[in-house]
Amino acid sequence: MKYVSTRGNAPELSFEDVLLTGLAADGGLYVPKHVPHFSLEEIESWRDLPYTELAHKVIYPYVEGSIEADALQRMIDEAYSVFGHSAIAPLQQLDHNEYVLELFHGPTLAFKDFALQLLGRLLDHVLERRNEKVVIMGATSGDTGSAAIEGTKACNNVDIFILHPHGKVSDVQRRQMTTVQGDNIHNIAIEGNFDQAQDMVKASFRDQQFLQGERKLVAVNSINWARIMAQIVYYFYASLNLGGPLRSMAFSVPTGNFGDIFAGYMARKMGLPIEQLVIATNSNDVLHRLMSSNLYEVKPLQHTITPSMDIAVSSNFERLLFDLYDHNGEAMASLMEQMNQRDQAVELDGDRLAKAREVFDSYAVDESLTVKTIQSVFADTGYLLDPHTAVGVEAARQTRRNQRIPMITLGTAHPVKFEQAIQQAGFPTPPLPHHLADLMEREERVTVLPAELDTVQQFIADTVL
Ligand SMILES: Cc1ncc(COP(=O)(O)O)c(C=O)c1O
Ligand SMILES: N[C@@H](CCOP(=O)(O)O)C(=O)O
Repeated sequence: MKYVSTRGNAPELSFEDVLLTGLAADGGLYVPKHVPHFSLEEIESWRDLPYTELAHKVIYPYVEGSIEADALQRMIDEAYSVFGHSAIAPLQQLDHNEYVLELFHGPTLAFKDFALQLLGRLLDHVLERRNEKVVIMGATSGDTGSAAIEGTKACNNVDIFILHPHGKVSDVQRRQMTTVQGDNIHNIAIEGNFDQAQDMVKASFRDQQFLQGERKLVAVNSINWARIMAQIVYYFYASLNLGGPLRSMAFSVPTGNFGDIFAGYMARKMGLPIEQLVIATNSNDVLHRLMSSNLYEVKPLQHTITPSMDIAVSSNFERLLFDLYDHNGEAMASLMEQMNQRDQAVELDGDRLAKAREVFDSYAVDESLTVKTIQSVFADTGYLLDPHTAVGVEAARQTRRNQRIPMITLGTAHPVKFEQAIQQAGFPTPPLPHHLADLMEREERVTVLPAELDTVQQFIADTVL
């Protein structure tokens, strides 16, 4: 498999090189040159496969030429052996044809574990083979950080730096990052918001001179294609468990950086019948406003009870646009230049937006509706939603096109991570699972820094070199 940049002006890379890259040299994101496509018969033949074997079927075409088939299966088996539910991604029924796909049974209790447990192993495999050391740099609004640390902490060949917005992640989220001990793990609390942290990460990928040529930067955010690739699998898994591919499905996805829902779009392109994809946002609703009124206008970031979705600029939307603009890198480079200005509203070509609307709907759920959804779902079913998942469930209910096909909301995190929202809804926070039982007593290690690129880069360079 070869990968190309969404902006059309960077070298084609193999999977191995894409894994070890962040942004493409032209500032774009890497996407597969050809999307593997499966017939309904072939997908149907996977119906009874356990999650790990299904994952191999879906992922192997993306890594072919870089990772051997048996090594991939071994890494997949190891990655999902640390999950706390033997189905890996179980479905919970809320109502007739309405489900939550529980993606929070991994070690850090959020969907990020699906990709980052595998990504850590892939990195280790490739870096050992090449005898190279790298520096991981990532930005988190709460969940990517801990999953990345958990997934890579055992890799001998990485130093990992995670930037989170100081005071704007939940206590459990922060502690899941800052209490992991290891000389190669570095947490930086930025005096700013997630977008500033993400901008610093992207700027560092564009110009890596601050590392003085000693080491390369590697991304753990969903700008790294390997993240998206691993997240495609659970769309197939959920569908196959509910009668797909012989019937179509709808998915509602709590959305921030647009990585998770883009994985659903990829599953559809690979042949999985998906009739509707719902972009569920909190009040940081730039994508909902774009989908409903064709105006892309970035507004100041709001801090909400769904902190992981407190994102104003959704990186992976570029990957969708690349597809909507017929893989025209030149058109994309100019469109992205306009969109990245951030102080002006941008309109998309009407036909391209209409194409997106064939499959995507969107809805923005504010804090009070999020709390009400947690309460009403609990009253009806006894099931406690995390606030991000509640945003997904509510958006699904508001936008549903067809009651006869299953609507599956991605359950992106466990409620125990979000004490504030759960308490606002009037519930006691559930107990932490056994492996995190003493989380609140563990020693924390974190460095608070101003949101200044030079200061952050200097800190990283001084720590690594
Ligand atoms: C719990 C939770 N829900 C939803 C999201 C949004 O996912 P994405 O950024 O892939 O759109 C995130 C963060 O990414 C998250 O941590
Ligand atoms: N919501 C994320 C933000 C980063 O998104 P990513 O999927 O690009 O890593 C988080 O919780 O950190």
